[in-house]
Amino acid sequence: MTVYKLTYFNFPALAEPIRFLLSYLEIDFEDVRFEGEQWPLIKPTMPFGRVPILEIDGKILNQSVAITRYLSKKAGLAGSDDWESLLMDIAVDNVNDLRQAISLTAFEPNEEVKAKKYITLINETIPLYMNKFEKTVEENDGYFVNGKLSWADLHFVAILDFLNFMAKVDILEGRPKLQEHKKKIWEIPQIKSWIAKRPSFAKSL
Ligand SMILES: N[C@@H](CCC(=O)N[C@@H](CS)C(=O)NCC(=O)O)C(=O)O
Repeated sequence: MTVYKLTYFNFPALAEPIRFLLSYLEIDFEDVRFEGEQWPLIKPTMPFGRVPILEIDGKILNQSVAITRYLSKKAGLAGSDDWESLLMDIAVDNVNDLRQAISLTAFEPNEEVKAKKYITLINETIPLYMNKFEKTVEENDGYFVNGKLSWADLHFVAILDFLNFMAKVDILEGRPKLQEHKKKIWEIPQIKSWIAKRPSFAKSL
């Protein structure tokens, strides 16, 4: 039997799309989590000094999006042709661009700069991306691409908690199509059971 071992910090963020895909596939995996204090010791043991990593039968893999895409192919969630796969890749990259903008603000060390960035984030960046996502889901029968479930949907919903946490607002507020979308993804039986058993996430930034 293939052995899967995921290593990441004790929070959702970049590992959660991988956890969603493994759960969707009903693959048992070892969910190795560590606290921030342990990181300096772990970092030098990672291929590029970063996490998440997924080990498959001892083979160490990094890059969360590449791993999620690989798993989505196994799950039949990666697109039925090159064009559809491209649209899914684009959707995932757009979500990741938003994630990057939010995290550059959340982790800005200079408080004055951070306050300025936060205003732009809340008034411009989040509305720009989220309004587009809302429209995309409305135009695609409740999904990100071509009216059918794909890894773009799982990726977005998996990373959403962390986006809200970093942005300190509910980015779905006032966006009913995306709220329905999240509900629908959470109702997928394998995702529902993962959410029921995963460690709770309540920290402050
Ligand atoms: N492109 C990589 C980025 C990995 C990454 O930035 N990981 C962060 C945690 S979210 C990390 O390991 N930070 C600790 C560090 O760089 O020391 C991926 O998607 O896997």
